[in-house]
Amino acid sequence: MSKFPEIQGGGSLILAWQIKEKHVLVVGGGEVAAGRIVHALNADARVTVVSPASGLNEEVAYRVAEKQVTHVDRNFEPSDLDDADMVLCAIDDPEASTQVWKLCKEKKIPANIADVPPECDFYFGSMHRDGPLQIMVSTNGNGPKLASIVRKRIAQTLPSNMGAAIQNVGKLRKKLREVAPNQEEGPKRMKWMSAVCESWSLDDLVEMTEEDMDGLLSHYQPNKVPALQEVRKS
Ligand SMILES: C[C@@]1(CC(=O)O)C2=NC(=C\c3[nH]c(c(CCC(=O)O)c3CC(=O)O)Cc3[nH]c(c(CC(=O)O)c3CCC(=O)O)/C=C3\N/C(=C\2)[C@@H](CCC(=O)O)[C@]3(C)CC(=O)O)/[C@H]1CCC(=O)O
Ligand SMILES: NC(=O)c1ccc[n+]([C@@H]2O[C@H](COP(=O)([O-])OP(=O)(O)OC[C@H]3O[C@@H](n4cnc5c(N)ncnc54)[C@H](O)[C@@H]3O)[C@@H](O)[C@H]2O)c1
Repeated sequence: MSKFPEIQGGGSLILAWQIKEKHVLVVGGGEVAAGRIVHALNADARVTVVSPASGLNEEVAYRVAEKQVTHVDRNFEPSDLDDADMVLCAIDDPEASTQVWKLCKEKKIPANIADVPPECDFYFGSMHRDGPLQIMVSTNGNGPKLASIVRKRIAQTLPSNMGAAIQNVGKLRKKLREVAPNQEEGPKRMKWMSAVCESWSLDDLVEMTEEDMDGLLSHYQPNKVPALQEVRKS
């Protein structure tokens, strides 16, 4: 047995794709497209939906009316790909969707053709979201319904304040980089930040005010991690 991690092929490379302000083309305006649009908008993408207006479901029509997405009122045309950084196709026409897939491959645009695994550069997964926290469950094509069951089970075990705690830690890290901006400080900064996360409870992290953060940060130079109560006393 080697001391290094064993390789288990057959998985996916799960990443947190930074699609902010990039252009996502959604082909189709039905129920599946509605879900794809929510995922893309939650990641701050610019979204264009191409589908005849008569085919839009209530949710997609709402996104169009609210101007959350740009709508092109017709069937897909190859020129729709000209400005696309990613394509999400969810239409009830297998021939048209295979054409979308082939064109995307010619143009090297990453694409997901809903429910057609061989025509996907990436799969969607079942998503839990709580503020800055995202957890995606994938069964790698084996059982999407089970992915959703596993995701709900995981979410149940998480404290309700998890997202709020993470948000506060994000603020604290930003302030820390202002207090100790130097590159050489990196290792000390990281060790101190890890120690705060390990020694403070989630409730402490949620409760932490801006004032508490400044108080806590005054202990960074001497490299101490006092408890929240101590920060408030001093
Ligand atoms: C996770 C989720 C995300 C999302 O789509 O947002 C998602 N499918 C969801 C639901 C769902 N999809 C289907 C059912 C019916 C029950 C069942 O089959 O289980 C249900 C359940 C329901 O509707 O509740 C039917 C289905 N799905 C695929 C095929 C084709 C095939 O398997 O060949 C067939 C038709 C099979 C047939 O004809 O029998 C394929 C894919 N579906 C994926 C993702 C990718 C793999 C993800 C993974 O393995 O983890 C992949 C490969 C490609 C992709 O589309 O990206 C979302 C749950 C979100 C949530 O609720 O949280
Ligand atoms: N809804 C589900 O839960 C589910 C489950 C399993 C599989 N699927 C599959 O996912 C795909 C989409 O499902 P849905 O429920 O969203 O379908 P839907 O029938 O609700 O919507 C289809 C959409 O595609 C649009 N469309 C059709 N041809 C088009 C074209 N050439 N260009 C642009 N738009 C076009 C229509 O206007 C409509 O908005 C289908 O292949 C379906 O079989 C869906």
